Amino acid sequence: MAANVKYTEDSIKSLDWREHIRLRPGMYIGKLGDGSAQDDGIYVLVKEVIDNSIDEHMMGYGRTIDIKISEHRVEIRDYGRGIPLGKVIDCVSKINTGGKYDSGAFQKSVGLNGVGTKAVNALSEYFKVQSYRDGETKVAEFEKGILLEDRKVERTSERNGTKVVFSPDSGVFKNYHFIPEYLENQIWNYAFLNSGLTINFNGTKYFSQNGLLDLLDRKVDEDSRRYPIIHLKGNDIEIAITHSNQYGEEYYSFVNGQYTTQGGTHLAAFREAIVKTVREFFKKDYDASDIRQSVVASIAVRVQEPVFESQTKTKLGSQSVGPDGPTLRTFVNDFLKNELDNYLHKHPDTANALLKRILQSERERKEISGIKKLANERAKKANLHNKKLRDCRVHYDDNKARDEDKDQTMLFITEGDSASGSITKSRDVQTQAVFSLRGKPLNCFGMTKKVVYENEEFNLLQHALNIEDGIEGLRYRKIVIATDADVDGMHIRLLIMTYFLQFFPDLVKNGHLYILDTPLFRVRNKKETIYCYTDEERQRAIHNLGKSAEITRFKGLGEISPEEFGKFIGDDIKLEPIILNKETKIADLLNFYMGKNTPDRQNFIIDNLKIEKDIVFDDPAKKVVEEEETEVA
Ligand SMILES: Nc1ncnc2c1ncn2[C@@H]1O[C@H](COP(=O)(O)OP(=O)(O)OP(=O)(O)O)[C@@H](O)[C@H]1O
Repeated sequence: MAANVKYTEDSIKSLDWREHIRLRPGMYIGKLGDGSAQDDGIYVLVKEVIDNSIDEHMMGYGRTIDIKISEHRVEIRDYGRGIPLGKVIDCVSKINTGGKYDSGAFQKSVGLNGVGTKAVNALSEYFKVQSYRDGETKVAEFEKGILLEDRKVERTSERNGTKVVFSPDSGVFKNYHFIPEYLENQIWNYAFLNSGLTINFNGTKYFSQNGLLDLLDRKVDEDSRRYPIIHLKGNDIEIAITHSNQYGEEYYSFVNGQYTTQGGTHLAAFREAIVKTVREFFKKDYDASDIRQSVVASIAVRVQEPVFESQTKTKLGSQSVGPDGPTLRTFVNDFLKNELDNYLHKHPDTANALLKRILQSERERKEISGIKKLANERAKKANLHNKKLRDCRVHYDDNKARDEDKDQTMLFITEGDSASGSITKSRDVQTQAVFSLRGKPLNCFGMTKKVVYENEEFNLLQHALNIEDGIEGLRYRKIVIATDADVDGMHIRLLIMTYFLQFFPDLVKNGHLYILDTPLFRVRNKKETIYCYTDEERQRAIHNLGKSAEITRFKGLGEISPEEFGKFIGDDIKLEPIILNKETKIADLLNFYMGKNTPDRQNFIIDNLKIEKDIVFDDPAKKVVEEEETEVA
């Protein structure tokens, strides 16, 4: 039935650039998010500005970039040529304005649309650009894209270059915060892809002499490398490879300096080419999965006018390296066939170590093949009516679904009937699924992959996620551990993390694992309700709402009513990502927390022991309502 709305001249609107960006920010910078995911929009804002400084560097101007990022403010200063003073305002506030359209030098850049800084400007509550050129400088300041101040050109003694300062609009990026580890990763990637460039980030120098070799050096600790990192460089292609002791495959792929978190045609070509080259080198048809098991590799290519599968540019779709160039598949394959083959001939120790790793993977695969077959049959049967899984409608690996919906998909892993009941009732069935565990999962520390098949819950979980043979087919963007905030809940959380870190580290490293933060207290009076995640927040809330406030302590997820729970997994969801930083070695980490009891761990526990005090209230007459929410059976 047609809606009864008149279609007249008044219905036709033209938006100016600023309005359009603010109306459809996702089109320009991807996910809005609060900064808890590596690809959230606030990091894209940072990237858009740094990319321009990098472009100057690549053209041969400026060897240093200074970056300062605090909670809500970003400052980026480069020492390039500086935007021509008369065009400073246009460059940041007039759509499709830029100096890169007909320059051959930028052919292999990620975007030449002349939108980057305009998007940042329109989506910032404060934006300032300053250009320095030959003793003169020009400043312009904006608020949400509206020019506040257009200052006259002045004399300066500062070096040539451009400075951009901005604060993301907190009305667009709700509750955002920059996560330092994400910024560090992002900035390291710039350093790795631009050897010779120095980035000063919040007082620390980021510099890489050896590109992708340094990247792998940062990602895999030395003791677990099976052979020294192989580093191969060619025209418009660079590759670094090693094998480790961990399960799964781990890749870092780049196109024209852009980190393609979801891979794409270049990565697919690499995975195929490494198998082919290795088989030819050893003259034996090893199983592809045995060759790739435990590989950690990075590939960076430059292609002309890259095509991406999603607008966030995280997955390459280009079939060829340029309009007249070979296909990416041929390009990558030819390169590896020559260079890797050559390298292995010259380094027999590496070749031997590689062979050993492949044979070990083959052996391990064969050892579990019997149980695997049985377990898969069981899982298939169970999946038809998997009692543990309450699935959602959209999936992350569904090519037909909208990007926004796919990005929203998440699987909550919960324990116990009441918690999973609460989540199941209040979730968004479109994108949120629930997997419920019965009791504590097994501590799988130190076990082999066999246990993932033998243990029914582990097996059903890997099938629910569809990660048995790698994470390409992962069915949810986020895997969210949702356990009670008590000692048992923490223990379960550690046990689930151990499962992922031990058997699916690539999933963790790719930023898919999260913890759900739920409030510990509710403080309310007749007019207002405040949810508190910490004791400090509780005290502040009591202060604000006055003496008559009612205070409820949520002991477990199951005690929060579905109506209330809806908020905590909906608009107000708080997710804490599990991030592995440079210093974390998975093996050491698991050994310390999950391995045999050691004096070290005992001391750690004693040092960190906190005795939970009974909550003391200023007013003894105030009542605490505990476990009041019992609507969910
Ligand atoms: N740091 C800088 N140094 C020199 N010129 C710059 C700098 N930042 C921006 N510019 C100029 O401003 C123009 C507009 O930048 P903007 O980021 O909006 O678009 P773009 O880089 O051309 O394309 P894209 O949409 O891919 O980002 C650039 O083309 C360049 O001429």
